[in-house]
Amino acid sequence: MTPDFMPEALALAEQALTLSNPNPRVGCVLSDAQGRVLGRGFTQQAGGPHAEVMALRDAQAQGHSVVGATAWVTLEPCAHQGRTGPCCDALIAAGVARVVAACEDPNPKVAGQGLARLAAAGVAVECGPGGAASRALNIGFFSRMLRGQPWVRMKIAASLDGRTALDDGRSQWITDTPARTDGHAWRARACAVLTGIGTVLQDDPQLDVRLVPTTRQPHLVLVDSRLQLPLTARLFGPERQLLVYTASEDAAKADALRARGATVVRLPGSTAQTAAKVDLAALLRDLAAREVNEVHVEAGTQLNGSLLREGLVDELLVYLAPKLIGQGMGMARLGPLGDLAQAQALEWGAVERIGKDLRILARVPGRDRF
Ligand SMILES: NC(=O)C1=CN([C@@H]2O[C@H](COP(=O)(O)OP(=O)(O)OC[C@H]3O[C@@H](n4cnc5c(N)ncnc54)[C@H](OP(=O)(O)O)[C@@H]3O)[C@@H](O)[C@H]2O)C=CC1
Ligand SMILES: Nc1c(N[C@@H]2O[C@H](COP(=O)(O)O)[C@@H](O)[C@H]2O)[nH]c(=O)[nH]c1=O
Repeated sequence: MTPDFMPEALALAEQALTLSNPNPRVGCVLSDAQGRVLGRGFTQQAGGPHAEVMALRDAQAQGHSVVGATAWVTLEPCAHQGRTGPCCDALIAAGVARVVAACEDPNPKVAGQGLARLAAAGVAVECGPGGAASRALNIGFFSRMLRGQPWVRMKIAASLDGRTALDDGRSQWITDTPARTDGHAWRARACAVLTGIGTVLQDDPQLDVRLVPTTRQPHLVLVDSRLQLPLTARLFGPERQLLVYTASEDAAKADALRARGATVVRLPGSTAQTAAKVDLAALLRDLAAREVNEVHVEAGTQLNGSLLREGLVDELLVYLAPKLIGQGMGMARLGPLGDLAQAQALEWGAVERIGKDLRILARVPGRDRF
């Protein structure tokens, strides 16, 4: 029996974690009938080759023929001409005899087409092994394709008693260097980092990826209803796109921000009561239209509260420092609840010690079942 190379294909897909955005993270292994690996690949940066093409090139570079080979791919090979040519045509042309895909492409416009084209060309096709792991690795891509909105992960750094800043706004630093470095790794995998004007005015943060290596910087998204962003803010940078969402009609300020390289999008709420604030649900839909898969929120208590109250957060990434601050800002302004039964229920994910601090993942139940 041929060995199962899907675990290795999934490990390759993980190597595309911070590279392939907004394309899905995909890995591919080509094996022969004796169970030898002929080639390996994973998706490169957008516009670059997909995993299958990388694996075919790897096999060719090693002088291996792939006629009669099996391709283990963590997502259905594409049949469409996107930024690159169709991968299933490349596999067919190379003489691959069998394709094992972990799951179908979730893009409703193309789902199933790659597998159908392979089968029509006489390639044996299987779909399913490793599907759950592939979907988990690409949760943002699946969310964008199936819900029309990104996967929203809210990062919070807090003391054990849930404080995120002193009453006067000072918050640097609550968690230690290893936890902050880990936070940069989570920024790196996201397509966009989202923050609020309150945090920018208080911290003048950079919100980039600089404590871990990365090949690209996520976009930076600012919620700034009244266009208060100072033109001197450290958020402006040559290497990344800055998107400012506002409810303001101040054209002169918007032009000044555009002259500094920002994209300014006016998205006020649609009722008289909400017109002065950015419509956060519309903002997320707009980010999905801009091919944002995963959003990493790093905001203060007000914007965190609004996003949670509106049901727009899928996952929390909380770093807890072993200290007590007592008086100070909380994680999210939510209350007051009329009843405990109204509390936002969560499901625990992984808990890990990062240096002196704890990292806790928690999800809103049902959100990952698209
Ligand atoms: N420990 C941690 O993990 C973190 C701590 N912080 C700390 O948090 C503090 C800042 O908190 P905060 O002032 O709450 O800042 P936020 O980052 O939450 O920004 C709040 C501002 O966002 C704007 N906003 C626009 N639209 C909306 C909307 N629909 N809902 C809610 N807000 C909206 C509001 O201003 P407007 O309407 O005028 O545009 C509001 O004042 C700082 O002290 C900072 O250090 C910040 C990030 C992480
Ligand atoms: N205070 C606090 C955090 N705060 C977050 O980090 C932002 C600063 O990011 P940067 O300018 O890129 O270094 C700050 O504005 C806030 O969003 N993060 C943490 O991991 N631990 C902490 O204790």
